[in-house]
Amino acid sequence: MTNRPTAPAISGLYAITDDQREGPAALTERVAAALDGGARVIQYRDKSGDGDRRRAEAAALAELCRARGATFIVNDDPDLAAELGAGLHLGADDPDLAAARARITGPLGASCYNDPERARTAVAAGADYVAFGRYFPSTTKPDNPPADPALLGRARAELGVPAVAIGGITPENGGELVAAGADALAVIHGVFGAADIAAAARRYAALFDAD
Ligand SMILES: Cc1ncc(COP(=O)(O)OP(=O)(O)O)c(N)n1
Ligand SMILES: Cc1ncsc1CCOP(=O)(O)O
Ligand SMILES: [Mg+2]
Repeated sequence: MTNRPTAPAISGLYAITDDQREGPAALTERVAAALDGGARVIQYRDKSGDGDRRRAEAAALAELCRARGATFIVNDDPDLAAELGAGLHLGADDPDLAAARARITGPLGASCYNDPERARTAVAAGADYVAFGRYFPSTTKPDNPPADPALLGRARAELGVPAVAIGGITPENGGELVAAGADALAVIHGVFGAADIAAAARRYAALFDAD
């Protein structure tokens, strides 16, 4: 057993921060705009390796998400997630999921690419949600192989956890993934690369209104 509370739902627009080097204040402002537009989950994804910056930015976002009732998730870094009482997202090249589970009080997510067996193993190890993708060509991460939309509905039906779709998702193509069973759409460029972040987020959030 773990000491975690019931994990908040992973659903709707799941916005992931990009790597613009703007510092905590501007990043927080951009994430606030995504929340204004209806994002329900925020992931802090930063590959800089700058520990001070990462801690400052993530702490500011954790506080913002707490105040706004949104779920906050840290990418890759169990230490930072544990320190902040946040959720954590791990992929194939990241620290061990089962070991992280024992330390993380927020929701724990696993990248499963196009691999249903990986999803089964992740849930058995304690994952609260599974992510599949990429679904469409992604400029943020161009080399990932494509995933089958049928995996999304199967995750919920067979594993009983929310399924997150990721990769090149736009307001135009996201609806078909929601129809295929995605509980959440994870988006970087389509939200944080937009001139009007709140308006972009609103268009993704609307894909769940008709659901
Ligand atoms: C929600 C979500 N899904 C997938 C990923 C990708 O994780 P990973 O394969 O570990 O790659 P990086 O994002 O760490 O480059 C994710 N971050 N979030
Ligand atoms: C992190 C990640 N994992 C698979 S695709 C991807 C990038 C998603 O970014 P975008 O929404 O800009 O395609
Ligand atoms: Mg990772």
